[in-house]
Amino acid sequence: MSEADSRPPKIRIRGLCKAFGPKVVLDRLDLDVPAGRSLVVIGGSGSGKSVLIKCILGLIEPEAGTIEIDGRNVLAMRRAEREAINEHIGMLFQGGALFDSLPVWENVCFGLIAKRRLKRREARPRAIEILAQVGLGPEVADLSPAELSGGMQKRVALARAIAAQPDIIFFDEPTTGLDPIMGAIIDALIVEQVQRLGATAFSITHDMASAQRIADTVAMIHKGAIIWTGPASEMRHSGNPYVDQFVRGSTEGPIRMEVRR
Ligand SMILES: Nc1ncnc2c1ncn2[C@@H]1O[C@H](COP(=O)(O)OP(=O)(O)OP(=O)(O)O)[C@@H](O)[C@H]1O
Repeated sequence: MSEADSRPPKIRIRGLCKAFGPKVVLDRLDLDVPAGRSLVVIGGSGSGKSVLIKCILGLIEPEAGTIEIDGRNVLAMRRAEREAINEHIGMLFQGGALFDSLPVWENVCFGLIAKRRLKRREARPRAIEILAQVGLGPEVADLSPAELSGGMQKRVALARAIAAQPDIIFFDEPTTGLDPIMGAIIDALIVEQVQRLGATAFSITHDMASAQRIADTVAMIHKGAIIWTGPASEMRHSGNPYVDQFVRGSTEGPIRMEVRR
């Protein structure tokens, strides 16, 4: 058993419920995110992956359940306590979510300037150091994100996600919109940076090749609950008909039958 396996989970979710009107999105969801490991949640469109991340980040309030981070239920915390926890969390949003009105260096250090009061004159050289960690040179620092390719924008978004040296990082479909080679490059960078920081990674993706590359553990969400969890190496032969169908991208199987009804 490795050291990581003997540690309590970094994030422990129990009985999480969220509905929008009559639509139940999370249905008594239980999930452990092992400390210092990389968990990838897979699942179909509309299965509740983004809502789950938003609940953990405190952007959506669930109706029931607990979310413990380092053993403390964040749902019961006051706003200031919750914000203090979020300062140790990095996030790579789907599509990058960079501000085109700010140069790249300011995007990278946005959180450090706003929350950690890093001075602007110190932020620019700091941003250049962080950009180097994701393979971007100093010439990129003063460009607008709009001037960069999709792959470079992802690198900048990754630089921003790691800038505050977070101990948990969320990746929301990190390879969406990238060609397969650039997707593999971004995945390798994610793995490298998560390991360098010793962080816990929580990702959601539709991209099975990406899941295989970045995950230690894979969890499948279906109809608002986790229906399978296992090592990434077992994802392609889980023996679970839902996982098998999803991984193969097959139109035949239990998921289709439910859609048909
Ligand atoms: N703010 C909201 N108000 C109403 N319904 C919402 C809201 N946010 C999400 N939903 C609904 O919750 C369900 C789950 O959405 P979610 O975005 O979590 O899916 P997902 O698994 O991330 O899908 P995808 O892979 O397509 O991004 C969807 O039916 C969606 O329409």
